[in-house]
Amino acid sequence: MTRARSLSGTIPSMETTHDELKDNTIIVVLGASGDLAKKKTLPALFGLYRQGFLPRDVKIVGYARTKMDRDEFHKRATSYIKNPDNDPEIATSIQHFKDLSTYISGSYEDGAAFDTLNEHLEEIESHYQSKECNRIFYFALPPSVFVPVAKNLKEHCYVTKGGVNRVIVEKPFGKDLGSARELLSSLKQYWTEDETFRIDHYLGKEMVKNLLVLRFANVALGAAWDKNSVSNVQITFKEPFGTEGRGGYFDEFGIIRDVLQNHLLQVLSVLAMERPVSFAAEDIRDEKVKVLRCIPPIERDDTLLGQYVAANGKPGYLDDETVPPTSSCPTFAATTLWIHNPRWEGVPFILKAGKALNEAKVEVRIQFKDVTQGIFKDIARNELVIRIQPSEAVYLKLNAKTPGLYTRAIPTEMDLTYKRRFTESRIPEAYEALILDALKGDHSNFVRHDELDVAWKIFTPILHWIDGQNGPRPRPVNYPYGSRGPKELEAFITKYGYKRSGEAYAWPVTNLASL
Ligand SMILES: NC(=O)C1=CN([C@@H]2O[C@H](COP(=O)(O)OP(=O)(O)OC[C@H]3O[C@@H](n4cnc5c(N)ncnc54)[C@H](OP(=O)(O)O)[C@@H]3O)[C@@H](O)[C@H]2O)C=CC1
Ligand SMILES: O=C1O[C@H](COP(=O)(O)O)[C@@H](O)[C@H](O)[C@H]1O
Repeated sequence: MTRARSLSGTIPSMETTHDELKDNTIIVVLGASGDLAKKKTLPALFGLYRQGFLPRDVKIVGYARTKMDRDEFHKRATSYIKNPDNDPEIATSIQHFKDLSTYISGSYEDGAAFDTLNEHLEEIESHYQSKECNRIFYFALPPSVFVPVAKNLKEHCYVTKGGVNRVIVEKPFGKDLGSARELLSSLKQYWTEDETFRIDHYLGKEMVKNLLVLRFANVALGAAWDKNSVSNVQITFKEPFGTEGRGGYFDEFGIIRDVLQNHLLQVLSVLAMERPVSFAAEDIRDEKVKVLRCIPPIERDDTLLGQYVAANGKPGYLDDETVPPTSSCPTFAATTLWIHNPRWEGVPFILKAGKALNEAKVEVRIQFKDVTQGIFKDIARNELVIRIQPSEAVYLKLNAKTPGLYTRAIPTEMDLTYKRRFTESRIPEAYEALILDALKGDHSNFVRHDELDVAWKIFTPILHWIDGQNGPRPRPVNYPYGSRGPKELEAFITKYGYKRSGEAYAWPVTNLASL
């Protein structure tokens, strides 16, 4: 049994009930032939293996319908592992990683296929020292097969001889409140909440995890973290590419389901929640649910929808052959959420996300209120910016005296850019951090069932409106591929009190491309 530790390393009285898996463990990746497995799951497993974080004698088993031999699976499984300089040490680790990985092909619906998988797992386990073996099942699968796979695993591959069974499930968890509840209750027939780890990979990102520390380990920041000091908050996700190749999938979901309802809302909940009693998973998740429950469903007037059109030699969303030619699916959305609690009443939280924009960037921008007028006039506002990616950073925009023999305030910043400050540290991939948490049985960075429920309550009415369930579908405004988004965006954020810094502000030299 592991104990919950405080971040300073001392052990508080609170105990978790979970077992850290240290040996006799098989990790089964279902959907191992797919995109997520190839690009994220298997490279993350390799990263953990190389750093010595996987259980001793761990074995990895890929499972999918595609027929392929072990060599072909190894080729796919390692195709996204980077070794640009052909480092022999990394090459040896890759070979060892291949040696511990096998592949079984079979259907998702057929119980007999899972019996075959189970025989393979038992054969591996027959070489383990102990009878108590652990199995982790990672669903890198489309949601259409979540339920049959959950059922077949429980009925055919569940270890009952004292070991631990866990499932790691990827989003999307439903399309609205009703479908999410249906999916959750179907999965619950087979797997308990304790055995289930619902991934939102943003919770594994270093700077999202950092939010808890920044807030609660710094009196100076904690003191200004409320409606008395904060004017508005923006949480922004920008991608410089469109839905190329994924248009068919994307059109069914749209940007709100793809990014806002999960990733950005998770960031908001960590940013806005009250201080948890401890870092134990349920204490953190209790606070997240509490703050989310204070948010009413999003209003149409608090929403701006966009869709990219061809520009700069790049195709528009509707030019994608897999997208219906008249689709009104939003590829950009800005929505404003309000938190009705004593800390945040009246502070707008603006969530913005878009595909095919001018840059790749995810950041949180907390803009503080104006200083009292009198000795200063039209002075820039303070802003605390937490850049989640790329080039992780925290910087505080503040006013300082211009150096020299006269007194004038100039906007500048205190800049904590990770690559400069923590030169020796490697920032883990989000999936590495989360898979390791699942091995430890730590649910803190996974989505609890009631969190999901309340997240869908906030977004479902606006999604039904966009889907045309209660009338005509709203038409998103156009924005050119490679632009900053719809031209209406500036007025939208200004409406909620955001004020741009004056001309005098020079962005930190470390801001982006220089690193
Ligand atoms: N790709 C990504 O970057 C991300 C993906 N996700 C989520 O992860 C999950 C997997 O994503 P991804 O790997 O991209 O998906 P894929 O479409 O690549 O599907 C994964 C595997 O599932 C099987 N599969 C595909 N379609 C079907 C179908 N209709 N019925 C049965 N099996 C099917 C295929 O394997 P086979 O035919 O061999 O059985 C495929 O290789 C999804 O829930 C996705 O939303 C979440 C975040 C990011
Ligand atoms: O879940 C998703 O996230 C990715 C963005 O993830 P990131 O770690 O690269 O920021 C997004 O591209 C994709 O559309 C969405 O489904």
